[in-house]
Amino acid sequence: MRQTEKTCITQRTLLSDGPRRSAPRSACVVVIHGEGLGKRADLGEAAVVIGRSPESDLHIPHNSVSRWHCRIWRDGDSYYIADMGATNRTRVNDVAVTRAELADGDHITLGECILKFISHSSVEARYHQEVYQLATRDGLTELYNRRHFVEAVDREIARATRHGRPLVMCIIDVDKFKPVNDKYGHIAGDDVLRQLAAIVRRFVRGEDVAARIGGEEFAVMLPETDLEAARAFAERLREAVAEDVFMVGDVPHRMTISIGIASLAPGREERSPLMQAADNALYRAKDEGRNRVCVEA
Ligand SMILES: Nc1nc2c(ncn2[C@@H]2O[C@H](COP(=O)(O)OP(=O)(O)OP(=O)(O)O)[C@@H](O)[C@H]2O)c(=O)[nH]1
Repeated sequence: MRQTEKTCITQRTLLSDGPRRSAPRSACVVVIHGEGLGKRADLGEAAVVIGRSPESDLHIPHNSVSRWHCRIWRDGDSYYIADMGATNRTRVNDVAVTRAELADGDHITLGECILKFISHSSVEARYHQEVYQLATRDGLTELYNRRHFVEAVDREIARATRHGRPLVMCIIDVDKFKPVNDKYGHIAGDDVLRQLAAIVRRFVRGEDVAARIGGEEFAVMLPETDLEAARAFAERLREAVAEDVFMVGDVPHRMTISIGIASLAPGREERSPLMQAADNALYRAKDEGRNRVCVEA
């Protein structure tokens, strides 16, 4: 391998494409304080709307941010911001604005969140993006971490309850993982977890949230999904894992998973009882022989 290429690769981290990623050319806004730290929206031809509404282009789910808080757009070489009638008026460099031209480095305050307008520095934008990745992802599998998952679940439960929409929690546990670790070592065990996460990632849709919530425990939250569809999802995932060949060190290995499922229902309209119900189903799946999906009625 050529030396230059080698150097590049050593600078890449698990969570970042490092210096090889092409630099974003357009201006952008990045959350630098508060909810959504590190989230970025590129400012291209179309205007970007920022707000608490999930339909906004840059979604900041915090109570101090209005559903449709402000709008940023480009006109020629200039960028402008306009408040959209937010309860906490949009502030630029601490001055409340109705409409203003933005300059590189301006701080935009929306409620308790602060964004930075970056007109050209792609390095800085990438830095913020990386901070966001580090704060929300599990370093081993690159699925979401437990902290982000918990926040996402609380948010989605509130939304599902408000609109009377279904939501399902799946908790996934690797079967007989301890013997793999004991026989082949922790590093080989980590490889299994990474391969498993890759399969989970293949099966989740855009609005689902998949996370590693414990050592060898994963969870997937399925918004807008009823129990039957969730069971079908879990069965497909279980089968895919059982059919895959896992490389444990150099040794091909079969692995299986058990899955517990519970839906949002009376008595479990909050995260704790919902996860407890999915956990109960998971333990039943283990008790009944593993490599199976159980549903908490
Ligand atoms: N390699 C690796 N192993 C982990 C990690 N976190 C937890 N473990 C291991 O996961 C294993 C979990 O084993 P147990 O909970 O006893 O269960 P099991 O052998 O999977 O058996 P069942 O769940 O009953 O099917 C233990 O050996 C832990 O050390 C991790 O991050 N990496």
